[in-house]
Amino acid sequence: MRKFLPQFLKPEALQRYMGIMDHIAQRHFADDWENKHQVANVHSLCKKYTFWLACRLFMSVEDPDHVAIFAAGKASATQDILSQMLLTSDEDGKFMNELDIADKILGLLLGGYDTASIACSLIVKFLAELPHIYDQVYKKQMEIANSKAKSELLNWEDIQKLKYSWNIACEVMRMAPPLQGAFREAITDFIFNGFSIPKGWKLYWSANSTHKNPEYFPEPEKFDPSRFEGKGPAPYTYVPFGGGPRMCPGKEYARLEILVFMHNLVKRFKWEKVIPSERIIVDPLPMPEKGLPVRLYPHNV
Ligand code: HEM
Repeated sequence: MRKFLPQFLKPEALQRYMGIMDHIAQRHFADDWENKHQVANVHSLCKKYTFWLACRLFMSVEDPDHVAIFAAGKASATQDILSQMLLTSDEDGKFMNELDIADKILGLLLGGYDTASIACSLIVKFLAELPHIYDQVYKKQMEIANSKAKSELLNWEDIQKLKYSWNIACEVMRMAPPLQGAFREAITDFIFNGFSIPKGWKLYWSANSTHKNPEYFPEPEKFDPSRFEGKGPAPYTYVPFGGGPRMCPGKEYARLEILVFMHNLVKRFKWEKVIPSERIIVDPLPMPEKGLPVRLYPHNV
């Protein structure tokens, strides 16, 4: 998985999917958000959005003819990530076998859609609670929206201009990391903070407590996106996507789908929480207890 995935998910490879992402986001908002006063479950809509994107971008499942195209050997290496896997050989000219490909595609579908949908839901929650931050995001997003013709889709250059929105997403994932941490096995004896850890022990690294360390994040409970300006946090102090050799290979893909979601949401609506004190539960991923119902206020555009 590790050897192959990064080449399918690197920025150069993802650039060509930008327009498709925006197109799907537009259809998602037209189907499930527009012309409504209220959305009963933001969290399940975010899941629907990230799953739709994953199905389209990883496998072109939207296209009813795609199986026939694969079967006839006419897939193009640029149409989706599955096609790239089928048509890309390694340096010795060897292709990936079908089981390997199925395993990787399933890994992508599962790894990709839950975490990113949580990030999207939590962004909706924080922006509802922080109107001054919402106003800044709206201003920046409208600069992009106003620079484009009505039917023009977002492109790679637009996304690079959304630095402020990405800082907001980063601060949301600092306060509430979608993946709280993961297990490791000690491969050698070592001492950590005065504790002796023997080889073979199972360890749990926690994004949540790492992100709340006041030494690196002063006033850790304060929502402060300026932490991500300039060089941003010191290495390994901010780890929503993990770190080191097993770091999430989907980070760039997630950045794009989250920014496309924010763009399409913020340019259409302002919103408020229906349950102001709704809690976030962790089971085992964080999510709004009641699904985050919101009242929508469309912008007059
Ligand atoms: C906001 C969204 C996401 C977050 C917060 C996130 C977080 C993480 C973290 C923390 C890990 C490392 C776990 C560890 O150290 O053991 C991980 C691994 C992984 N992620 Fe993500 N992820 C996100 C989105 C995605 C997306 C969109 C994809 C696919 C396109 C993806 C695919 C994977 C895969 C395949 C692994 C396993 C890598 C390995 O075991 O070597 N993730 N993710």
